[in-house]
Amino acid sequence: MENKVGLFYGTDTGNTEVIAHHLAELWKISELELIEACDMTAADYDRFDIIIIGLSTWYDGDLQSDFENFFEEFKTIDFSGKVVAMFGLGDQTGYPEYFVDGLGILGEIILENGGYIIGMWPNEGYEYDESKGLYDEDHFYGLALDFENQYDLNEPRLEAWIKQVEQEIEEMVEEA
Ligand SMILES: Cc1cc2nc3c(=O)[nH]c(=O)nc-3n(C[C@H](O)[C@H](O)[C@H](O)COP(=O)(O)O)c2cc1C
Repeated sequence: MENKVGLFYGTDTGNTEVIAHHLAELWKISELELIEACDMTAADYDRFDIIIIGLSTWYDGDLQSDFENFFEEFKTIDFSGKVVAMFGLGDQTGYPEYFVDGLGILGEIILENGGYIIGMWPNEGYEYDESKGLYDEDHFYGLALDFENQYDLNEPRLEAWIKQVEQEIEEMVEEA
């Protein structure tokens, strides 16, 4: 695949950054550019047809701070023709009513603005009460990772998710 992928990530204490860098190492099918959310502009989103977004959720269902500050601009981005995959970090035990809400807050906008989301992830194996991160009854908008309670599952989940996303992209390229 020739298209470069843009990976936008927002982190407050570094956890999402660790995952973003690990993802970049494991990513095989194309070049990938990492962009930290504190540096991003709406124009950066225009540069990529395939986008990965990683963010954590904070303070009872709020976006990670850089995405929070950028949210009004995020709502103006035209995602039509773009393919987006997301991963979200959260704490299902500490914040069971807001687990990975950030995934859904951004996911809704991406869909409203014409984007196509891949990499939706089954919600099996997590224990929480409510989540805006759910796309439907059984799936999050993207990969959900929990450093606080399921740290050991990060690696296998990330590897499986990358495989899923790469496969979905390759199938789209073949069909095009
Ligand atoms: C004060 C505080 C509030 C948090 N609020 C939420 C929340 O509402 N929902 C959630 O899923 N996780 C919540 N978390 C957990 C963080 O999302 C989690 O620690 C994540 O790994 C942080 O990633 P980062 O270092 O990339 O920002 C909260 C953590 C703290 C310390």
